[in-house]
Amino acid sequence: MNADEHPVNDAPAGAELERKIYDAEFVTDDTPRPAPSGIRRWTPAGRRHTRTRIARWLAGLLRRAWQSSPFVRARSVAAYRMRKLPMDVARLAWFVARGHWRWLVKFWNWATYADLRADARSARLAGNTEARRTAQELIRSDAKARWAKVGIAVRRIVVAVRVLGPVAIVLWATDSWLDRADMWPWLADVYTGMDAVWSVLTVAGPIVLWLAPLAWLVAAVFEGRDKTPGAGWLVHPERDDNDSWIDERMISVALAHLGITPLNRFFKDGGALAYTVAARKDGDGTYAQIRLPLGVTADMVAARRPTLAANLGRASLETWPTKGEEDGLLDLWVADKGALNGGAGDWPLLTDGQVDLFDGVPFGLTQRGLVINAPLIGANWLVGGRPGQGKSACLRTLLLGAALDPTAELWVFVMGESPDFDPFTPRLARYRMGMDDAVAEAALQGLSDLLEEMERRGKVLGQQPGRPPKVSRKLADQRHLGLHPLVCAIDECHELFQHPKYGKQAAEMAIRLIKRGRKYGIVLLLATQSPTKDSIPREVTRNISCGVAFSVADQIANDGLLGSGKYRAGIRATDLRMNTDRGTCVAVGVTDATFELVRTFYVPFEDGTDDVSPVIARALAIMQETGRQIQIQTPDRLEIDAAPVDHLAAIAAVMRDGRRVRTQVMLSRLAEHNPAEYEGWTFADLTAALTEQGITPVKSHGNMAVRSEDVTAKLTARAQDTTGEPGGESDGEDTETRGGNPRTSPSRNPRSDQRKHPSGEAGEAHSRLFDTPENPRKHGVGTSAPDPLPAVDSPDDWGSDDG
Ligand SMILES: Nc1ncnc2c1ncn2[C@@H]1O[C@H](COP(=O)(O)OP(=O)(O)OP(=O)(O)O)[C@@H](O)[C@H]1O
Repeated sequence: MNADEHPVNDAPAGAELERKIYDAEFVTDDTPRPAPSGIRRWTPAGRRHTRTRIARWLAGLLRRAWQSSPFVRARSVAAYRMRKLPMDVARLAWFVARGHWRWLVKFWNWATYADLRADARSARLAGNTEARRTAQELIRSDAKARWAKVGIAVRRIVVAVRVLGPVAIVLWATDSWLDRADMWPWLADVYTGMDAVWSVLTVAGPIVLWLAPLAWLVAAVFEGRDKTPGAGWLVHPERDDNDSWIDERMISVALAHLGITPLNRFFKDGGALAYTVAARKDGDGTYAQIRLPLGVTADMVAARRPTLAANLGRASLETWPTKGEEDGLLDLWVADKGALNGGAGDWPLLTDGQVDLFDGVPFGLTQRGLVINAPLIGANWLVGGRPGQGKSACLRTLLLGAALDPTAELWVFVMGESPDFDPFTPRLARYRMGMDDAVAEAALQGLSDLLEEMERRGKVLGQQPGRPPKVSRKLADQRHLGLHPLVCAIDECHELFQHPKYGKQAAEMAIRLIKRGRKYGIVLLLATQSPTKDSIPREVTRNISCGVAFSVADQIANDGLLGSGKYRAGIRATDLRMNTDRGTCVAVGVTDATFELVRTFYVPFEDGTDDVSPVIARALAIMQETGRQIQIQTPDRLEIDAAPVDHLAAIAAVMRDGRRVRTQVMLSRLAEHNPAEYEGWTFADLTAALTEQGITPVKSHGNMAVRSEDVTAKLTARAQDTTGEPGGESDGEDTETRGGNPRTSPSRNPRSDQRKHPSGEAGEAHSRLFDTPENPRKHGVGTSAPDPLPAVDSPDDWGSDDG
């Protein structure tokens, strides 16, 4: 109790007790409760309590802010800078000194024409009188111009002093003799204005005088700075964040230590690289574009990729220096550390969705993390790489996408014992797998049928209104036309192209399909372990539109898959590590970019996991919904003329009525005449072929040449041998139907694959899929049939037997 009035017991003894009122209040430690009336009473204890709570809250807030990452970072930067302060001061002093030195050097160069003198000196050493004279004349004329400029400046100063001097004297005299009040008002205003200017000058002058040395120092520091862009060292104390941090300065430093002489010289002379695109975040990495200095090309940088990667603290695979639009432009993409290790994730169509092949098939993720919709229509693919790196899986993904387009017809030939495509069986119109000759034969038959189909489609397209140049979705949807997408995949295709009996023809047909089939919705997907020039025809690699290289061993394999010159330009699948980078490939032609580093989607079919079959089941359901059916095709046995190319006939054809043809000219004519056979032939090959035919080249005007009479004599002798008659005229039966040699006359011969099938049924039987009564595919096109395709390419593509 806190009583401030007198207690009852204080009354004197015997005094009458009188009533008193006590004023008191109870004080406890409890929080004061609000007054019931709603009027808040602030007691001192309550105030203390509130203050304590606010103080605690503020302390918590400050502690949290202090420990928050921006503050921690700012503190660490500040602490770091404090520690580095002596070093920074020394550094700035060094910059000031170096800046003055550079100014001095610049002034000296300017004053003495050092650059022009150096030019003149080197011209004299090189004995180039013209260049020396030009440099000397330039020095003379420039010196003249320079002195002329000085003269003009001096004259202007003199004129200004002459004009302004008397005016200033008159103004001063007037102001001294006359009171301002007695002046004309305008003159008084002039003086007032001048006074104002003068007061500004008296205030600003000292400030400028103080600031000028500071500005001078800053300018000297700027001039003497390290001439590498960016100021990363100010804000990135340690390179602890180099996992993802790449800036222009780091790139410049990395480039400066590549050991490329002109680049080293450039940096030594204080040069600063020009960044046409400053380093910026691009997907899972950093992209920059750099204009390289004189004497340096992007290829030179690409050739030192491992060093560049090491300088940037990355793996080679994460560092992509490639040629930009010009040789002197370097495109550099550097992946965030470890960003490429993760797979591409689930295939987007794994559980749901349908495909329109004209829009492409989800295939993988680019280095920038974007999904690639791989083009299939209008494209042909060559997929390659070392064993077990993901080729078949990639082919499978493309085919799975195609399977989800109900209009697509799929053929698969696997030239080896591999069950990779077994789950596709119910969705495939043709499927053969195995190592025996029968599979090679079936694949060749497939190619031959595709050529026929291409011919038919050419005809159909030509009959459509407006003669469309290629198959479109709209045309493909019209079932009666039979222009639906037709995708043929050949896994381990090198086995087919190297087949002793069928290889040559298969190569020839594949080349023609690749060159011409794209327009007609016919797509060829080839996969191989061995992309060398012996295993894959050069014309195939040259004309393929989408090249995909998983890890490959060398430059030859790299360029065989991606196109020649790619390795030199820095587009290298050789940097993909065997097994570690399984499923990652370098691809060209799949997007508009020069190349893509793709992490392909993987739909497993191994070790008891089968995600392929459910997709195929879905594909079949979609087909059923849309009323499409698959008819499994069982082609009859192939009757393909596997006869070797008739060199004598080809030689006769390229003589072109000439008396003699130089062997060199003959080689180029032969390559033109039948590129699949003769491109790449050397003089040794030609000599061997001539010798085989019993023809010896003769010397003519210092060059080796083939005589027309020799060739004609050999042809006549051969004809006599064939017919058993002198003069050797044909008995009316086409030589080819006897399995013999093609005609040597300049008339157009049919190609083997355009010849009649032995039975009309064979063609009918194996080409039923998606056929309609209105437009059945015709097989066994007559030898005399005119070229049915619109004349879109050179006729040589069709008739290499042409004379
Ligand atoms: N995109 C991918 N993501 C993850 N793993 C993959 C991927 N592609 C392939 N693999 C793995 O690599 C293994 C080999 O793949 P695949 O059979 O496609 O290789 P390949 O190059 O066709 O081999 P081969 O030349 O022997 O036929 C697969 O079983 C799978 O484990």
